Amino acid sequence: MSKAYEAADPVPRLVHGVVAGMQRPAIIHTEALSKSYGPFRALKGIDLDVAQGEVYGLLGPNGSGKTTAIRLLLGLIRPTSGRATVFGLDSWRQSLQVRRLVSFLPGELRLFGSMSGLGTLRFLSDLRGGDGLDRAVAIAEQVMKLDLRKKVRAYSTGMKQKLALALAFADPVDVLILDEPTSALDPSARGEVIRLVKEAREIGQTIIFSGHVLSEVEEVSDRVAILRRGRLMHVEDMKSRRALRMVLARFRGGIPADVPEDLGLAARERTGDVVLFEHRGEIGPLLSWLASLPVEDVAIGTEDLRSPYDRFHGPDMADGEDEG
Ligand SMILES: Nc1ncnc2c1ncn2[C@@H]1O[C@H](COP(=O)(O)OP(=O)(O)OP(=O)(O)O)[C@@H](O)[C@H]1O
Repeated sequence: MSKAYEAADPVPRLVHGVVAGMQRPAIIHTEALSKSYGPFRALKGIDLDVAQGEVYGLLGPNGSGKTTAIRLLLGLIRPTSGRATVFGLDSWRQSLQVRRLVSFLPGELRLFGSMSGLGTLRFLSDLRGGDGLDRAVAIAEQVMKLDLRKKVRAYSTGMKQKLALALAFADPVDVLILDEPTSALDPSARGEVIRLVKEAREIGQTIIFSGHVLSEVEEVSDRVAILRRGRLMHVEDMKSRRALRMVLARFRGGIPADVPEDLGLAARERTGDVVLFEHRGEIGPLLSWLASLPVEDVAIGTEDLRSPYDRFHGPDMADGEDEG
């Protein structure tokens, strides 16, 4: 790790704060980060902290500001107000230093059609000091099953994305920013990307994973930011979500008046004799409690990201209520 910049000037690793509950320093930090294009406000005062070693998902529909946020983090565009820092470096004023520390997979790829796959990997890897070339070739050939002798113009859209992914994952940097990394991929290649993200996390890389596919973002992320029309609406802690059980119980002869406090149960919805509970904690005491009651039916499961996502993007969310 970190070979790509060890030889260069030492990079200051300022710590802005500790992400709540994680006790790890935030290495990506934004404060009231905003971007306007003329009168149009593409990003509206985003505050976020991404902890070292965290996979941070960015979720939101088309046009919600994910790519704008990423471009601001990389210093590819200038904030209208607010700021972003990576390892304490200002993303706009110190953008070259920032980009040395970050491997970026753009959502829209522009590659040289006349180069072969191998030539492209060699060329782009050389620009970064050449450290990642062997690994990039290995990922491209062995994981992505690409024929690197072919010219890039003969690659399909998905093959081009695979080539760029091989480079992104091979780069020996601390931060990976992946903008819709699976958008053009078939299901098995998507699975490989998920596996590579998990592997990157295991070796300590910090990853921003922007996407539309809830199940993918859910599977890889430690936390997920939900964007809507340029605003950061909600940050979901996936560890806490994974520890959450949903319990749907139908009681015979009415729902129980009291729920023992130490069970970790909270009623979310009641309809007639049916209660939907949220449950956190040991399953044994919960099952014993249910067994002691006249329960007609019970279903225990988990809840995916769809529910928090729909709070901000579902059919009930009125248009225009968050304008301004
Ligand atoms: N250069 C630009 N000039 C004007 N408007 C822009 C420009 N770039 C982005 N926008 C607008 O900013 C908003 C946010 O765009 P952005 O690309 O960040 O969305 P996104 O969440 O990444 O969408 P997608 O999922 O479609 O990639 C959109 O309404 C877009 O039209």
